[in-house]
Amino acid sequence: MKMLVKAPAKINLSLDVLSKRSDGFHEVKMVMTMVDLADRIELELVDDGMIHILSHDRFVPGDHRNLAYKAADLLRKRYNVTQGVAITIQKQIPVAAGLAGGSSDAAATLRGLNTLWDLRIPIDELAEVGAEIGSDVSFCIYGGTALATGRGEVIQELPAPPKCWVILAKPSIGVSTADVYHSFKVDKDNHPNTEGMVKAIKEQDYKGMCENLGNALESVTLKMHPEVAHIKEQMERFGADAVLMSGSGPTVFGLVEYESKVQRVYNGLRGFCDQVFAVRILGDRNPLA
Ligand SMILES: C[C@@](CO)(OP(=O)(O)O)[C@H](O)COP(=O)(O)OP(=O)(O)OC[C@H]1O[C@@H](n2ccc(N)nc2=O)[C@H](O)[C@@H]1O
Ligand SMILES: Nc1ncnc2c1ncn2[C@@H]1O[C@H](COP(=O)(O)OP(=O)(O)O)[C@@H](O)[C@H]1O
Repeated sequence: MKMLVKAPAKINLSLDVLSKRSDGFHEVKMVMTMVDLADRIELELVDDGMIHILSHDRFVPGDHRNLAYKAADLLRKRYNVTQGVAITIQKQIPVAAGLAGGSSDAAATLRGLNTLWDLRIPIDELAEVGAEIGSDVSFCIYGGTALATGRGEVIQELPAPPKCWVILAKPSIGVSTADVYHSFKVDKDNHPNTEGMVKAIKEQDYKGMCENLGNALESVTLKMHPEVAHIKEQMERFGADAVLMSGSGPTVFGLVEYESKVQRVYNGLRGFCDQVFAVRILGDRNPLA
């Protein structure tokens, strides 16, 4: 038996870091939303009782280090499943980009195997299982748009943001999330207005959403990789309405309200980055959520 599951990328419209916790993680307050750039995960039941990972992307681990492998392994152990699965990952989302590609692959694997192995795990429990794999996996289980707190795993649903285009530009460097958090120092002057972002989304206020874009991790990554600042400048120069780095980076995204402007920003960025995408925000939660 086979199943295809989509694993969309996320962007952080607001990312505040409140404090460092005693467990090594940071307390965050973020607004996250899914966009329609997605990996495709094919799950096929196999009789050898093993988990197989197949991917043509050279940056994606083909073994137990893959987050999709971890997802299948955790489900098997937690719910006493003996059946094996072959997981084929067709990557579209750039790797180590601040777009949660690996987390979304893990979440799609959990959702898909929940059906394929007929486990009937309620969605909130599936999100708790996901949190054991990574802080962003819970959000990816639900999809849509959410306010995420705790270390990122406490999810409150938000309505879909006002309609717009998102231009994603990924410079040819990968960024380690752990390195960025490690270099981050909590500073009273570095707190984006996450409440302002929530309000703008609830009121469907596109201008308010643009004004409240903010990411406390941006200054750390910009210091490590000045090319990210350069891409931000180019995105602004070519006419994006508002520009921000996603997550720990290095992907930069620009919001564009009118379709007539999308091609100009997209083409402008193609001159600076190999990986540029013009996508829409995915308003709704995943079908199972
Ligand atoms: C920064 C964000 C924003 O959405 O995304 P990415 O840039 O990774 O996409 C997330 O907070 C990343 O979540 P995720 O990538 O799942 O992180 P995890 O695997 O749980 O953690 C990787 C490492 O990052 C650090 N970490 C992560 C989350 C958190 N709230 N505080 C932390 O300090 C820890 O050092 C941890 O060992
Ligand atoms: N299915 C997967 N897809 C992408 N990367 C994965 C996957 N599984 C494990 N990884 C590892 O996770 C790291 C972070 O990747 P990714 O989730 O794409 O980035 P980010 O945490 O910046 O959103 C990569 O360096 C990669 O080695």
